[in-house]
Amino acid sequence: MRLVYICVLDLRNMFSFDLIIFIFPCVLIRRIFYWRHWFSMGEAPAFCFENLQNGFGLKPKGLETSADVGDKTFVIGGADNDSTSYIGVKIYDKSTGKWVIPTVLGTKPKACKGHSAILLNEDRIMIIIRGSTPDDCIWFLEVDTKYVKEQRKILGTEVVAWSRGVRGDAEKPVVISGPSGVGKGTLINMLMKEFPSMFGFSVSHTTRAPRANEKSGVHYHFTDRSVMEKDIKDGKFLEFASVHGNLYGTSIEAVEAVADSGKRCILDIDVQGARSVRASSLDAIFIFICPPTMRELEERLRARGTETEEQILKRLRNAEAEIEQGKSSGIFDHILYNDNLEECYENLKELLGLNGSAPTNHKPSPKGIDLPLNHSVSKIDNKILINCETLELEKVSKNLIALDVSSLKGGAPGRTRGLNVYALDSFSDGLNEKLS
Ligand SMILES: Nc1nc2c(ncn2[C@@H]2O[C@H](COP(=O)(O)OP(=O)(O)O)[C@@H](O)[C@H]2O)c(=O)[nH]1
Ligand SMILES: Nc1ncnc2c1ncn2[C@@H]1O[C@H](COP(=O)(O)OP(=O)(O)O)[C@@H](O)[C@H]1O
Repeated sequence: MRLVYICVLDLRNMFSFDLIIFIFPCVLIRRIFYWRHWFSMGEAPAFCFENLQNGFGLKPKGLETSADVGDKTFVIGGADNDSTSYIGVKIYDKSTGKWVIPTVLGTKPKACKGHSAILLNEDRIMIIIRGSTPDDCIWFLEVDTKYVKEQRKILGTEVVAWSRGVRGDAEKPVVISGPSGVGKGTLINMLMKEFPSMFGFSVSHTTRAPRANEKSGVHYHFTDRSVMEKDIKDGKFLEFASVHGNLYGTSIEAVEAVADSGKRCILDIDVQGARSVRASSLDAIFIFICPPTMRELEERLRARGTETEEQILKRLRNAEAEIEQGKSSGIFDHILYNDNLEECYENLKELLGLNGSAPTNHKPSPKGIDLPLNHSVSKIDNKILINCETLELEKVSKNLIALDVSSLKGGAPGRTRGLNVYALDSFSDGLNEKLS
């Protein structure tokens, strides 16, 4: 941090003794300031930033940007503690005078050639990354959103959370829960087969062993418990739960990759997972599938022939509690009984607005934003203006891109959606819109 001495004294009229009296405390204060950093962070403060609360600027590598929210200054840039490959975040708490390294949730943006930062609504900082690909240039660092506040309470540490900015909107994901053997997988397969371009399956991670017909990466990502636990700690999961003695979880990427491809995401998760998703920033439809009777459920589980006797008994024991919670917890928007399979499937389609015929116009996958290396950023109300300069055939061409951030949706630890992008002629033309 650069300590700026604002000296309003007229030095020409000062006696040399006065000068010493003034300079000595300044030097002392400056030294104490640095020593305090060394003590609180265990290292010399090897960074430098400017307060960009109201201004913007591209930072060369090694420099950082900052934004003040209440008593905290969020310093963004350089490398984080454990790796040099991602943009790091540090917090200076003005009330205690201490530096804090927060728990960082969500997928982090890769280290870059520089970035601009702008504070939005006192709860998130928008980062525009220089020299990045069109899909990867807008990021959001949530510093005081509902999600961050909740995580701060759960983890008992300072928390920030990243999400990647995405143009346009995504269709609401569909969360399907129900006891083992009720027919969730069967119904989902029917949906995916009839509407292959419309739905995509969120491939969960699990520590359970694969069944004979299951492929890793298709049915599940089969993984070791230690690896999965580390990934959970690193904030890579939207939700996770221990089910029938194994760990299951939905990674953020599993859901977002489906949405990025322009498809509607289907999640097959248990009731605990559904509860976590309900509490997250993911706006989804929640459907619980019930068996007609416990006896029928048992018969289906046995007929499937994928579990041992011991596992079947465990699943049946858990089913009673799951059905009770599914019906009474208030998590689910709809409850479907899977007695006759065809009837249940028709009811499911009706809930999803697919009454019989296959709609052909699914949403195209969102486009990125092509930003040249050289650009400057400013903000007017809910519009972020990016002034771009490109050199073509020795001629400098300038154009202006506006990002409308008035209707952002979703957010960390997934994607921040609802970014609207416009290309504009110039400031003086009254922001003439060329394309959207
Ligand atoms: N919370 C959570 N539950 C999951 C996830 N993936 C699967 N499950 C649930 O884990 C339970 C067991 O799944 P599985 O082992 O495939 O057995 P099956 O339901 O009998 O086919 C089911 O209730 C699934 O819905 C996940 O990512 N998160
Ligand atoms: N309505 C139904 N009537 C009879 N059998 C069914 C019905 N729905 C599913 N099944 C069968 O029950 C078994 C369990 O279904 P599955 O989709 O694997 O359940 P889940 O994914 O909920 O564990 C499968 O063998 C499936 O063919």
